[in-house]
Amino acid sequence: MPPQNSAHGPPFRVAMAGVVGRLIRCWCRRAVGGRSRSALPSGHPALHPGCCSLKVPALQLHVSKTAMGASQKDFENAMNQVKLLKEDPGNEVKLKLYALYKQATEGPCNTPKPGVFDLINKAKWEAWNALGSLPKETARQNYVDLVSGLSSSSDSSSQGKPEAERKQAGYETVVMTSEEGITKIMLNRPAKKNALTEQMYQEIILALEAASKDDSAITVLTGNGDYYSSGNDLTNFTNIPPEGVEAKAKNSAILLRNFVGSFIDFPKPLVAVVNGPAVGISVTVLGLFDLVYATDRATFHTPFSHLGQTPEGCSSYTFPKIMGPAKAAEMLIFGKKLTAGEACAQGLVTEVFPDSSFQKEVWTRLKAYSKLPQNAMRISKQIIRSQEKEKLHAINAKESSILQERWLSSECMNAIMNFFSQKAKL
Ligand SMILES: CCCCC/C=C/C(=O)SCCNC(=O)CCNC(=O)[C@H](O)C(C)(C)COP(=O)(O)OP(=O)(O)OC[C@H]1O[C@@H](n2cnc3c(N)ncnc32)[C@H](O)[C@@H]1OP(=O)(O)O
Repeated sequence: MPPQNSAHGPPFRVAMAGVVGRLIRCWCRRAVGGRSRSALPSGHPALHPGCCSLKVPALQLHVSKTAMGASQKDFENAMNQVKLLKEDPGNEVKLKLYALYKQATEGPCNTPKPGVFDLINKAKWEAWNALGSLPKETARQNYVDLVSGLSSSSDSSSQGKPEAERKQAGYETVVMTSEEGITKIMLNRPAKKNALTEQMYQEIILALEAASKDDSAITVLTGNGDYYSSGNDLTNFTNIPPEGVEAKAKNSAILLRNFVGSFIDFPKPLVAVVNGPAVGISVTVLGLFDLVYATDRATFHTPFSHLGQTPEGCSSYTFPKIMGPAKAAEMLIFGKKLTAGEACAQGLVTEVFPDSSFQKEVWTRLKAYSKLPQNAMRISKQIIRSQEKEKLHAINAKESSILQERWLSSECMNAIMNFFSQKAKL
């Protein structure tokens, strides 16, 4: 997961300017015993981007106008996002971030003012102290807003760069790129048919979180290689922690719920570019996408009963709604594999394209859509989704909890052992 691994975060490329910058660099080095920033363990105090600030009028405006309400999770995500910034935000912004972070976590500044020659700590103290009695919750929200502003300006400043440079660093199992108003999240384990490991679920959650805040109009999920995705990586079930299988099942259910939740909550148009066969959870979440474009080579398969498992991804609700109860049962209970044409006829797929022209036709279409007014698209999606968002979350919770039990069943354990012992194919 990128935020846990600062070695994968992009280096801040812009050199700190001026005397204050040089002093801060010295402080950072001193504070961490001369180690480079990327070599630091995550959570090390000196990793926190709090350094120096005077005033950042535009950003401050943005900060003060926003309503309160950032959760602890938003705050933690924002801290992670700071590590992924492509460009050094500059000392002033870093000081502001430092002050907001301290205020949000410790409350008003109550430490003695550093001495007049202790320039760096004095600057930091002044920035924190200037926040007065700002409530912790407001500071947390302002921190989140400030980071969000930085992320989008950093994204838009990279628009003129070639694609290789616009790749978001820090991901290992997905490739995230932004171009012409489209953020693409590509599953990138082609040798394993893009089977979803635990790390991959986490990276997709983070990538969706980042995409929801960037300045792209549309977000696309696709696969690298001949498969879209073969669903849950069955080795996920073989890695049992010392606490035992029950703990494993519980953690997996939490991961599943968070993963599906990030599709339910995704605020922008979300498009699946299904470049090949899709299995299991990669099929079920398609019911939460706004467009599903498929190559005619794709198939759609949810062999849950074969695996001793039950539906997830809200498919117990979305599939009957999309294709009617009879067709949904054929897929979800009996594991019938659909061709792309069948999936399209049943409403799960928006449109099927010949494999030979799939990429060209789909991306031409999406580039045209990405030029539509962004806010209108986003609001339209939200109107549609808001009608059943709570219901989807409740269904997600229920499906995850039922699966937690199923994973402990002999039916499920036997099916997984069978896959590994005989390499039984679906
Ligand atoms: C924590 C949240 C849980 C959420 C619950 C989700 C449930 C689901 O998604 S259920 C669906 C699970 N998926 C499967 O059961 C698929 C299992 N895989 C297969 O049946 C086949 O691999 C195939 C039909 C997808 C592809 O067959 P083939 O074209 O013959 O290719 P290989 O089998 O040789 O695959 C290459 C390589 O990749 C490994 N692999 C593929 N899929 C998975 C997978 N889902 N889990 C683990 N490993 C997978 C396969 O074992 C091969 O590995 P090597 O032998 O080491 O090359």
